[in-house]
Amino acid sequence: MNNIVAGSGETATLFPVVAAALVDADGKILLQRRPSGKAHAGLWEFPGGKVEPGETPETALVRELREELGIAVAPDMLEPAGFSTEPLPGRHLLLMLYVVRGWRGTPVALEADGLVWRRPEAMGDLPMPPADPPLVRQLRAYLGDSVISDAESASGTV
Ligand SMILES: Nc1nc2c([nH]c(=O)n2[C@H]2C[C@H](O)[C@@H](COP(=O)(O)OP(=O)(O)OP(=O)(O)O)O2)c(=O)[nH]1
Repeated sequence: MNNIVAGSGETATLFPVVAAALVDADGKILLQRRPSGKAHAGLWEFPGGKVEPGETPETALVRELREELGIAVAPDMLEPAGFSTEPLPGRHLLLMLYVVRGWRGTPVALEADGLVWRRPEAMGDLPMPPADPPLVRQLRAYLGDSVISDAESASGTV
């Protein structure tokens, strides 16, 4: 189970991770800072974590958001919005991003080193793990980024 054939012909174990883009009333997204002692310590990430054996991605994300932020999210509030993959030593990360526009409670950093709310187009100055920039691009497209894309079109960069 979960063994995939990598491009080189070797096999790798799939490592499923779920993450959430919590969107506030101003269109800002919550990022958290990974604590010391974990991989990618000090980098900013979308809250979430590993899908444990026996969990669905949605069950895992509801659990992670409760454990990491102390908020309650109904599974039907999770909108699949993008994914990213990255080879890791001995396994292959599959990072699935959901947009969340409603929850109960106020997010608190129960496990992270800090929280910040940022619009997706302003995330570029925050260091993130290598699998995350594709997620940010997909998130911008998913949420619709008319102001920035108009500006980029006008300047000829799109
Ligand atoms: N939550 C999250 N994980 C990410 C992101 N980007 C990224 O590469 N990852 C990677 C880092 C880790 O290898 C993996 C998540 O593992 P984790 O250790 O944080 O998971 P967890 O919360 O279940 O942690 P644990 O305490 O059970 O070890 O996914 C992201 O934006 N959000």
